[in-house]
Amino acid sequence: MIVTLTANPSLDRTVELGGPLLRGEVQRAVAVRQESGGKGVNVSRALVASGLETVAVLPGDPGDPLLAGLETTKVPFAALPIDQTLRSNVTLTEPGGVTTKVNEPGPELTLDQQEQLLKLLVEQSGGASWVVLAGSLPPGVPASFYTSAAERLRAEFGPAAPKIAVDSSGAPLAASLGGRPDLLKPNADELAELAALVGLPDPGTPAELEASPERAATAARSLVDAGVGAVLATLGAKGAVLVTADGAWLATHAPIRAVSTVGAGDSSLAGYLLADISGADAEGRLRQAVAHGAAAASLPGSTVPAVNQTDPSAVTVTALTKD
Ligand SMILES: O=P(O)(O)OC[C@@]1(O)O[C@H](CO)[C@@H](O)[C@@H]1O
Repeated sequence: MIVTLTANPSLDRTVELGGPLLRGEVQRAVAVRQESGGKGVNVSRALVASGLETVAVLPGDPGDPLLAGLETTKVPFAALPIDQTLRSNVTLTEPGGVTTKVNEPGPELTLDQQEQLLKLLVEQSGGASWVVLAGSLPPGVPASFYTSAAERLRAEFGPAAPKIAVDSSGAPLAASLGGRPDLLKPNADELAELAALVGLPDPGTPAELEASPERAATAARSLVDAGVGAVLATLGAKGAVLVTADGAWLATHAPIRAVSTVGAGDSSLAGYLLADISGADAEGRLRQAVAHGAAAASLPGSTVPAVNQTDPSAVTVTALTKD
């Protein structure tokens, strides 16, 4: 059983344009789709698609369109009523796969609601193998929220506590290091930003990290040395790097036709967890993560793949040596 916490879920609206995005112009959409999203929600959706047991913990009122979407797609959830509508994020997709995303800040959560959300998370997490703490934090929530969640889970369950995965960005991602997560899943942007925020040696720009997986592995290794269990750094079309205390690996996927990269990182994380709970070793976990990410990028909108839509045989995994 894998529990996800999405403190700031979003109804993802994907607007497909027939041509390039023209700033300042009126353009007609070719198609529109709507999916219940947010990073942890996407991980749960991907796990459900592969028949795994999961529950998505999130704020949301009965009848909110996002929760209605989860009911329709049979994604189990536990929602904390907040008396506010959840946010909508908009993605504009152009032919050729370029996507532009606008994310709203989301509804503010009071201190009491934050406390209730943590309680709900702990209630849902008994017997879970992993808890995924994912996405941005809504207004009013301190950057330390994910650290508090990790501490509460460990205090409640002791040695039987679930492993903690964090997939966030900016200050909440940096603060989460204090909770010694078992897994971090940054992309190149998030890894570069994290390095600057916590004072790691400059790993270079996100583009340089994607171009040089060794750079990404070096930054990830510093995080593992600082107490993080493992770092899965996703590098877009360049694949992903996994660093643990035992080694570092790069995985690349045969070229695909990218349709929408939204949710590809979340799918990678789901693939990693799915492989982990089926007992795969580090290379196997990385292989499935990249297979899941590539499959998600070839699907429209925030659509997440099932394991049988992925092709692990198209992934090449190589060990990276320490520099
Ligand atoms: O604003 P955040 O919380 O950082 O990211 C939210 C979001 O962009 O992440 C998912 C894709 O990873 C989408 O479903 C969702 O719209």
